[in-house]
Amino acid sequence: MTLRFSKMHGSGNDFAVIDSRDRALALDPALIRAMADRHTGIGFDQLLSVEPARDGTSAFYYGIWNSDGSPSGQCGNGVRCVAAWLHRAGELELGAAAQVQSPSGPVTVRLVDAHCVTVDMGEPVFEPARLPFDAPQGRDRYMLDVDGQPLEIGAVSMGNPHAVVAVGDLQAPALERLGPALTRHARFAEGVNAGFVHRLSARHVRLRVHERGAGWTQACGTGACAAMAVLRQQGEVEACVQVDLPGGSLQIDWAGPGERLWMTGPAAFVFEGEWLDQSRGD
Ligand SMILES: N[C@H](CCC[C@H](N)C(=O)O)C(=O)O
Repeated sequence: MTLRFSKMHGSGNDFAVIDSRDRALALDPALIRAMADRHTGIGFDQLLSVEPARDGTSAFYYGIWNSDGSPSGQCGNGVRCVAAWLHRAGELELGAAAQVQSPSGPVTVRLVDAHCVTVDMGEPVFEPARLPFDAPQGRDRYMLDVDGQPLEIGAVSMGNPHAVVAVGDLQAPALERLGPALTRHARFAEGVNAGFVHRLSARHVRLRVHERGAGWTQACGTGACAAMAVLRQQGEVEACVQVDLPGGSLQIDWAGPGERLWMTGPAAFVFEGEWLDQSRGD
């Protein structure tokens, strides 16, 4: 089977984008894992497919799979790359806005220029049951035992689940253990993306994310949104925050509960390729 793809990244979080506008693809988890392998495959954090819209109002639908083959409901860096991909495919003009349907619902993208995209990510959802997270309602922080260590977390969905931990040192060796342990914590029935955030000021934070289904990544767009939303709900940051991740910076704007959250950041093409996995036949 041969598959053409665009290799892209958003702040170092990398993707293979597949054009499924004209034909449905049979993407089983084993094939996705093989394609994601950084030695014998293409290598990526997530696979994204661009498909016809399913909701009757969006311009397109886009599918999201992590490198371990698991699906996700949203991908912040990925939807910016899909917007840039649509522009390059002649489907979206510079400066224009378009509604793109994700597995967790529609988001609206706007091309600031060919390599910078603003996304209306919708409203952060703090209700634990909607993550899902086994926890009581109406709190803005929770105590969790993570690998024998008590951790205070915030929890929010951006269409995918996030746990956010405030730390003073993003290089602390313990994070290498706590990231994976939090991601698979039993109180998150579908797993969780584990963000560790260092607040530098009310308008500037640093973040590392151990992603569900992909591990530590250079950047996590929904993770940046989640970290800002949790800190804003806790009264720790203002409405406009710069989030520095290992692979680059994102601008997150959220006025507060009842308002929509906006993310602005880069989208880059790296190369075009063709997957030639002969073991799967043509
Ligand atoms: N690992 C995430 C999906 C990718 C999110 C991330 N790459 C982003 O940019 O938001 C999950 O399983 O929910």
